[in-house]
Amino acid sequence: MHLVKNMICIPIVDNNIGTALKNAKKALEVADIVEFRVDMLKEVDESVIEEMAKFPCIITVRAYWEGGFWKKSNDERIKLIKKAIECNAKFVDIELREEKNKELVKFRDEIGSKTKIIISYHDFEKTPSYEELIKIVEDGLKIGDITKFAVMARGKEDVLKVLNVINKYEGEIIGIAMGEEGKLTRILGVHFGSILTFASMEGKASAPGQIDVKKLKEIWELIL
Ligand SMILES: O=C1C[C@@](O)(C(=O)O)C[C@@H](O)[C@@H]1O
Repeated sequence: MHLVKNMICIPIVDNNIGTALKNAKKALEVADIVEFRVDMLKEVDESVIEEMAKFPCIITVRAYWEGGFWKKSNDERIKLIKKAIECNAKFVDIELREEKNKELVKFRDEIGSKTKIIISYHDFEKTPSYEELIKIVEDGLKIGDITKFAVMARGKEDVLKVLNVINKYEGEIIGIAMGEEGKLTRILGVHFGSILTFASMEGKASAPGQIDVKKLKEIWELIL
């Protein structure tokens, strides 16, 4: 997949599929890719996934135990992600902690899907040590194509830690320090090697610290 430089991803957080698809079209007027947060939809089935996969997107069905809203069966969740892979969605996101993540990569390889698999890790309380972050990234890259981590920044040291890790894994990472303290990583992360950054649209964010897409572009105009 051709990745544009400084790619912006807007999460689609609507709970109704019609609105989600409408907002995805709108988001793609100002961003490169959208993330469908399927776990936030009231109802979803494989036909919905098929529609989503037609967009340049990440399909995420975030488990509740990783900060998401999916509380139905995990088998159903894995089935939906497999459908996304069958439909050649540009990316799917699966957690490092999900025991079936390797099964999804094997499935992708067996059917010859073009989907890139993001292995993600979240910590909504703190930023792990530099060494722990390196292990998270290394473990993720042993399984999938891209490692993503989103951890809560509690100060400037956390921002430096995250940017240093991003810089070490340029092109195969999405590194985010969440929260007000972590905003600099959402601005500078792509400069140090993240393949994309998440930005909000019309005040709808999927995580703390996301910057409005229009403001982010203005900042990038000035500094990147
Ligand atoms: O993992 C991530 C990153 C994120 O948590 C963020 O901090 O922007 C937003 C989520 O929607 C996405 O799945």
